[in-house]
Amino acid sequence: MKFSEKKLIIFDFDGTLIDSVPDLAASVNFMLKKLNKKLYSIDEIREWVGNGAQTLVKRALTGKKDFQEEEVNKNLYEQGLPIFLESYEEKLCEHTYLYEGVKETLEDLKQRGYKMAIVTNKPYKFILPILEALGIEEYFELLLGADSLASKKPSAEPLLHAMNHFECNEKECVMVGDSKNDIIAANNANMHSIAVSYGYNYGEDISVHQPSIIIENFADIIKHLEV
Ligand SMILES: O=C(O)COP(=O)(O)O
Ligand SMILES: [Mg+2]
Repeated sequence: MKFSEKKLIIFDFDGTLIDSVPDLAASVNFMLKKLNKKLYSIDEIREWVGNGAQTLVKRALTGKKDFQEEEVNKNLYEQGLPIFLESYEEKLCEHTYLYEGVKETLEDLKQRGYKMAIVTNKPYKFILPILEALGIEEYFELLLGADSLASKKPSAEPLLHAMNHFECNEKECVMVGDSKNDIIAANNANMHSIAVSYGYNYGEDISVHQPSIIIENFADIIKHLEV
């Protein structure tokens, strides 16, 4: 495994760069309250984040991570999704913060000449306002959300799009993420992956999905890239 040839680092967003669950959970519960549905704790909602806003709303309405599509009340979903999205747009960065070492490490990686992109399953329109609020927008030359392309992670499409955008090959790219979607997308794109152990991943240990490397602190990325 050679990480010294990496040129492009593709970052996941939620659970990797930022802990956004406090704001996501507040908006989920705001929606559930409006719909007279049962509310959930932050710890429960954390395990539902990772497949984008639509799936998060469906999980909240069914109270299940692994719901069947026919269990979703279509009427409540159609009412609930815009309530959730509007609420989240207002809250975006009230209680969302960068994980330890993120800003310093991004600055270091920039100085070392790495190209950096974000590929998230969040709706595209939320990415830049959050980056700006947290003061890290300058580090990323490409931002892709769940709705930017035809498919989202675990599809390889957004990763390959980023690779082509920066005119790199698979060996020159690495995906850094917290969830199995990030690892599977990297595998599908034939890229290495670095998993952070502190993120969400549906409450499961990320090692099950066999990323190329697992790190406990964001700053550890550098020591793996420079070997
Ligand atoms: O489901 C989400 O909104 C989170 O997406 P991300 O972990 O791909 O950033
Ligand atoms: Mg994530």
